[in-house]
Amino acid sequence: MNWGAVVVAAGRGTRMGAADNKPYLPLAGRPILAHTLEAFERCEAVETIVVVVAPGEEERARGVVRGLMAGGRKVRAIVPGGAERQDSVCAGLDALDTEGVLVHDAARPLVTPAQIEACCREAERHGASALAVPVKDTIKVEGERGFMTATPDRSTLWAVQTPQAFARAELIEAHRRAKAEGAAATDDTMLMERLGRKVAIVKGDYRNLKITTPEDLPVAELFLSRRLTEEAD
Ligand SMILES: Nc1ccn([C@@H]2O[C@H](COP(=O)(O)OP(=O)(O)OP(=O)(O)O)[C@@H](O)[C@H]2O)c(=O)n1
Ligand SMILES: C[C@](O)(CO)[C@H](O)COP(=O)(O)O
Repeated sequence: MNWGAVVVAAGRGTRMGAADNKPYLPLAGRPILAHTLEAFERCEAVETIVVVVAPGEEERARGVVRGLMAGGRKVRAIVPGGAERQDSVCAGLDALDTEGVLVHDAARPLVTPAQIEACCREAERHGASALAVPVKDTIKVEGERGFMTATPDRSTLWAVQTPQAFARAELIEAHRRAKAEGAAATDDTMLMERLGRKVAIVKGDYRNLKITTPEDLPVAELFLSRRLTEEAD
């Protein structure tokens, strides 16, 4: 199975509240998007990359790609995204032709080539896969507004991350069905679940955080500086 990646970077970063859009915020001296794309450039299992950006940010993203190792040779297209993440994923799928597709948040720059590879291998074995980490807090369900009314069994709870890996044709069908039925989804495994498909859990790393709110940036800086130190040793 040959693999391509859809890296979604077309959000508006509302919760970050920064002056600049999230993919271009500096992290260890480079844009967040550069770190994310570098991991896919370094993963041998990935043949090609499509970057989905906010409309009007295409040229800016091209500048980031030019600064990558080997000039971003795997990046085959930079396309405009849509209003929702789901729309952006669809825009990326339209630009890919590989059998397998990995969908990854540009806002998760600490993913590693080994984690990406593991998602490919598990999806080849089981049809679909996604990185996830066991939940550490006790999770509550809000019933009456402002009150906790139920507690899911924590041993069954996982915080799903990205990349999420699928057969491209199946993911396209899952998005088509969701669109036809008006189903919203905050990630792509939800769409597979709607079709009754199993998604293999690939145990990930708590450091593969999604940079969402301001306090996530210094945490990511720390993780990255430690990784660079370890690599230098
Ligand atoms: N319409 C959208 C919404 C989100 N994303 C991407 O999906 C990933 C996860 O989304 P999130 O972390 O929520 O980013 P934003 O949508 O930018 O943040 P916010 O929800 O705070 O506006 C990000 O890489 C984001 O760029 C996207 O490509 N298109
Ligand atoms: C896809 C995701 O990162 C899985 O945890 C998450 O659902 C993205 O949510 P967001 O609100 O679009 O950041």
